[in-house]
Amino acid sequence: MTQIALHNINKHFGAFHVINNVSLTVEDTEFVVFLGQSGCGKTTTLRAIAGLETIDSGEILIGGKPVQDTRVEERDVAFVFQNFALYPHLTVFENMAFPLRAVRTPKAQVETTVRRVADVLQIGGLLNRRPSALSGGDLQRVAIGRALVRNPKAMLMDEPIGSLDAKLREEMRVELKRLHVEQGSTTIYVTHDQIEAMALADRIVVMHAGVLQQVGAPEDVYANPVNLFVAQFVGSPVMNVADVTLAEDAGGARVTVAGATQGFAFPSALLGQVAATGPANRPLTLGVRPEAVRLTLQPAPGAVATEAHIIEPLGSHDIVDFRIGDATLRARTKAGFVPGPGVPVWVTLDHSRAHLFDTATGQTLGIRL
Ligand SMILES: Nc1ncnc2c1ncn2[C@@H]1O[C@H](COP(=O)(O)OP(=O)(O)OP(=O)(O)O)[C@@H](O)[C@H]1O
Repeated sequence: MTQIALHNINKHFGAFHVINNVSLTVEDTEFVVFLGQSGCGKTTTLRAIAGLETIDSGEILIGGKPVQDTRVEERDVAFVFQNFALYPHLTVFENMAFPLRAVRTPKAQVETTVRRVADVLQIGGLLNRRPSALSGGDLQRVAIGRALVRNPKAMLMDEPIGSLDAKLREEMRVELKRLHVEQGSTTIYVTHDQIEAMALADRIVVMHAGVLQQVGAPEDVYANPVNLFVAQFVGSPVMNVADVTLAEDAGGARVTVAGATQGFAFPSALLGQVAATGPANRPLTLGVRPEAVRLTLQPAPGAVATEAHIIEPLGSHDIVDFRIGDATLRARTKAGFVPGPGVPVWVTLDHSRAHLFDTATGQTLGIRL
């Protein structure tokens, strides 16, 4: 059983607080992805777990044992980095065998282990080649294989497929997921690519400026972001956000985008729900994903009139961009639904998938209609 637990860990580089009181438990066999912008502290946190960085305070437990004062070798975790280095003069077999030979594993066991792991990674046919004769994806498999042969308690991966081209990244993503299903090692994976995070993770940990913002299943983080940072970081295309005002109108509620003359009709329950969270007239930000924005080509009850601006045809669907007041918003439509730019469209929102955030703090009001 390899649970990895972080209790209030902190780390500074000089005056810079790179890991800010981070607490997290990664369960045995779980695949957790640290997601955040470059410089938010993901790599430093991973390196601290591996033992490659010291921490200023807090506790790191691997398999229930405090390890923050132990050396890398004693932690028995394997890591794979983006710029992995294979030994160029050794064959794939010898590269993979290296960590086993380093701990004087008997020859027969080295042989069976390397072949078994190579089979899992589908590189059994490449064992006699040297790294220079491998494609990027195969090099990556070898690097992962080298980490796996020791049957480590946990795998730590830092952007392991970040240097591959888009198509290969997609293939390797599936491979990594399959590998995890088969091997079941507790895994922490670092990336700034939210699609990779959504695709791979049992749970995503969104980090910003050294602070954990939200921890949850990908679909939960996507559907219920706790703040504007998470809302805009997870999901592609990004969630629409716009400053809005809220008012009572004809027995319902009206949400009007700043600068717009027409507002969106909402159920009157919204007024009470907002009032229950604080002053109703404070600055609010509406958040709504493009798939929760509905366009029609004819006027519809409670719809806001505007016109299509830019249309991105993406094959299976289109992304249509339009202006309402001061905001540019986007809707996901069926392919070819809006015939061209400049066409009049009427906009309604799926209330159950609209979010309101406190503009000043960026926190969600947690309202569900
Ligand atoms: N040894 C160091 N000394 C000083 N500052 C450092 C050191 N290592 C990292 N930093 C700084 O700490 C911050 C966090 O770095 P970290 O590598 O953890 O971020 P990250 O989220 O993994 O980003 P990236 O995806 O770019 O690696 C960055 O601003 C970085 O410049």
